[in-house]
Formats: sequence, C-alpha cells, structure tokens
Amino acid sequence: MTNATVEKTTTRAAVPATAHTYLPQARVRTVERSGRQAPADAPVKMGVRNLDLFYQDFHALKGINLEFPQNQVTALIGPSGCGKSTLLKSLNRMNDLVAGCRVEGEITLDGEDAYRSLDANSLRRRVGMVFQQPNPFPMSVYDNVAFGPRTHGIKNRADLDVIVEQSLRDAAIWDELKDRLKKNALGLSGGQQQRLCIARALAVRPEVLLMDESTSALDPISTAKIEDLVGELKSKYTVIMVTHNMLQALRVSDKTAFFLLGEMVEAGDTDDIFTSPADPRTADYVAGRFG
Ligand SMILES: Nc1ncnc2c1ncn2[C@@H]1O[C@H](COP(=O)(O)OP(=O)(O)OP(=O)(O)O)[C@@H](O)[C@H]1O
Repeated sequence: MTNATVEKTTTRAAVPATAHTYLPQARVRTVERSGRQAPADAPVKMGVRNLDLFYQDFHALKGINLEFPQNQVTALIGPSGCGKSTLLKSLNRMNDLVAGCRVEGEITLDGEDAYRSLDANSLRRRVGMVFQQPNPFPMSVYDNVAFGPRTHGIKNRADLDVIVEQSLRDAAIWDELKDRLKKNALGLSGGQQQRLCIARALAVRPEVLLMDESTSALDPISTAKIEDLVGELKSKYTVIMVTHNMLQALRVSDKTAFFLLGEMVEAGDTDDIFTSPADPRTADYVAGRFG
C-alpha cells in the first residue's frame, strides 16, 4: 500500500501484551459485524503523494504517501493534533476555505489530480463528507436529503422521491423515517440525525465518503448502527474515516494508517497494524500507551 507497508514486512514491532489481551475479543466482533473480505488487489480510488500541508508557517502534514483502495474502509488513527482531520479535509479540498493553508504534492481521484484537474465543487460532489457533530439543516427530513440533488438541478418530484428513499435506505434509516419525512430533522435523536446526514451526503451519489469522527458524539447503540452501516456502505462507496476509537477501527476498517506529529508512521492492513505493526510507536499507540 505504501512505502511504510513495504518496510513492515521486514521489521515487526512487538505489540505489548496489553494489546493482545483485548484485541482478539474485538476481532471476533469485527468479523461478525463487518463481514469484511477485502480484496488484496482493489484499485486505488484516491491517492496521496508527497503531500505537505502548511497552515501559514505551521507544517501540519509532512511528506504523506498513502493510497485508499476502492470499496474498502480506511481508518486514519493517531493522537490529537497529529493531522488526521487535516488530511481528510485535504481529500475534498475543504482546506481551500482556510486562509493561509497551502498544499504541496498531489492528491488524485481515479488518477486525476484533485487540485489541478478537477474543480472543487465537482470534487466535493464525488467526495462527500460527514462531520463529528450531526448537523442537519433546520428543515424537513425529506428536504435535508433532497437538498444536494436540488442544488445540482434535479427538480422533478418523482426523481427526488426515488433519490430520497434510496439514500435513506442506504443510510439504514428508511424504516425509521419513512413516516416522518415531513417532520423537522431537528426533532430526531442524535443517532438518527447522524444517519440522516449520511443519507444527505449519499444523495448526490458520491464515490468516496469521508467520515470525521462521525460517531464520537453518539451513544453506543447509535455508534453500533453506524459501524454496521459503514460495513454495508463499502459495497458502493470508498470510505475513509478518522477515529479515536481503536476498537472501532478494528471493527470496521480494512486498512489503517497511523499518524504522529504530522507524519504517517505506517499504513497497511488493519489486522497487521493492530497485531504486528512495524514501528514501535504504532505498537505503543494501539496498545493504549499514549494518545
Ligand atoms: N485552521 C487551522 N489553522 C491553523 N492550524 C490548524 C488549523 N487546523 C488545524 N490546525 C493544526 O494542525 C494540526 C493538526 O490538526 P488536525 O485537526 O488535523 O489534527 P487531528 O489529528 O485531526 O486532531 P484531533 O484528533 O484532535 O481532531 C494541529 O496542530 C492543529 O492545531
């Protein structure tokens, strides 16, 4: 997957016993819940090459090289401030909106340069994002989901009906909301609001879904529903998620990349990163020794 992955085959860092004691149990749930069978040779959906990102003088991302395989879930992990969200926001050019932010290197979507060949709006339609806090618009459930398609010129009611239903189904919330489509979205629970926001992101038929700690504000049951959902979404979408919850990364991701102080320490198959990482810093982090 990356240079770091290649190095990993030659040197393995010992994961402290504390990690081994809890990881196998988490793994049992992982396999049951995600049912993942990630193909080893999936095509690269998005690629990051020699990426450096500066917030004015601050060097927030340093020489990042990483590939995101199509129809797989990649988790970005690392301690607070290591640059996970910055990388996520670079993938759909949300950082364009930050004054003084400068990006060097290359980010590709299906091999096309996301900064030089694609305009930001079409990139963001293809690379959707769900944030930490559920942020439905203060309007009906239906209008929340129809908002993006309407913005893209779809006005026909029957067409919108189909999109709204399919998006809510894809977000695993159709059954809960089909009789409440006209109700204000702000009246939903936090977990329902977040799945509605996922439906809203899916309504413009993105190819990649970015999730920035999208369950951290939710209760365990809502979190489990969204984790299940992510396992299903990858049949249609490429998912890239930032998470502080290492068991969540284990449960739902195929690939994991570990970041520290703006650098990517290593990336590879999630199983390998958690059970036999190449770098002792990764071993310490996944064992909960810091972060
Ligand atoms: N708009 C900004 N302007 C200046 N510095 C920023 C900006 N956004 C982030 N940073 C800095 O860049 C670094 C990386 O931040 P980022 O939010 O990407 O980290 P993170 O790993 O996602 O952290 P967390 O897990 O706490 O969300 C931090 O030092 C942060 O203070």
